[in-house]
Amino acid sequence: MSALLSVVDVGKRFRGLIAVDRVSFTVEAGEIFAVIGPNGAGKTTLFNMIAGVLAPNEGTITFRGERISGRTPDAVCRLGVARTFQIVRPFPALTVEDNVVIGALLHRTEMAAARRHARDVLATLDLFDKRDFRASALTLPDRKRLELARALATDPKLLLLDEVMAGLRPTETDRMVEILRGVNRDMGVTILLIEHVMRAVMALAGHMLVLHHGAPIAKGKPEDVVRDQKVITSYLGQESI
Ligand SMILES: Nc1ncnc2c1ncn2[C@@H]1O[C@H](COP(=O)(O)OP(=O)(O)OP(=O)(O)O)[C@@H](O)[C@H]1O
Repeated sequence: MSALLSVVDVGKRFRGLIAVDRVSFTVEAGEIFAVIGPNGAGKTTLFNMIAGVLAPNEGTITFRGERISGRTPDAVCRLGVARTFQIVRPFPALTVEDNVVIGALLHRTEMAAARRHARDVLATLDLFDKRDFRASALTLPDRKRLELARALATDPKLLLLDEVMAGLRPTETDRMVEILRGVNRDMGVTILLIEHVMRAVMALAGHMLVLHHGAPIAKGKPEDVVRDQKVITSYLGQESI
């Protein structure tokens, strides 16, 4: 494996508040990497810097050897980084398929090719039968999968998932874990996820980083990180594993 994403000494301040404080980590090509931590720890701010929504105040972010920190979201997406949002945001009035076609058009100019690709992605995510539904008519688990389908349609090398398990029941969470394993294994997509549902994190992640008040307090394999006293005190004490 080789480094796909490299985050080095990255920091972000909002006026006086240090939201992300000198964070460094590497995501290897092909792995699933999780970022965890309590509310307000800086996880979404970190994602926003990787995705180009926010520019870091310090440090550098490199993707496939190219510096991406400070670039626009569109430029970062074109290089192969796609994301889902904590609050799912498909176009509600469009059909499921048309929502995914929009993603597919990033790297395709022909509508027929984009539609074919969109249908392949929908089939992979078990949404093919609902392709003609309006996005607004979907249940929450289906909307989460649609959000994932839209991101995957852009042919990412790296997928950023922001709390994709939030609001799902345990059986739906297990289904999403299986889907993400398939996306990682069969489509060769590297995954970086922010997640509070520890059962899903433990089932998926090969490595993880724990943030607390913006700073990294632990990094490594999940089975080691969850035994770290700092992590238990600052985060896991409040959560159920
Ligand atoms: N645009 C902004 N302006 C000012 N402060 C912000 C902004 N975005 C985030 N913050 C602050 O930065 C800190 C980190 O927030 P962030 O949303 O990154 O945390 P998080 O770990 O993603 O939390 P959660 O698990 O609740 O989503 C918080 O104190 C938050 O209030």
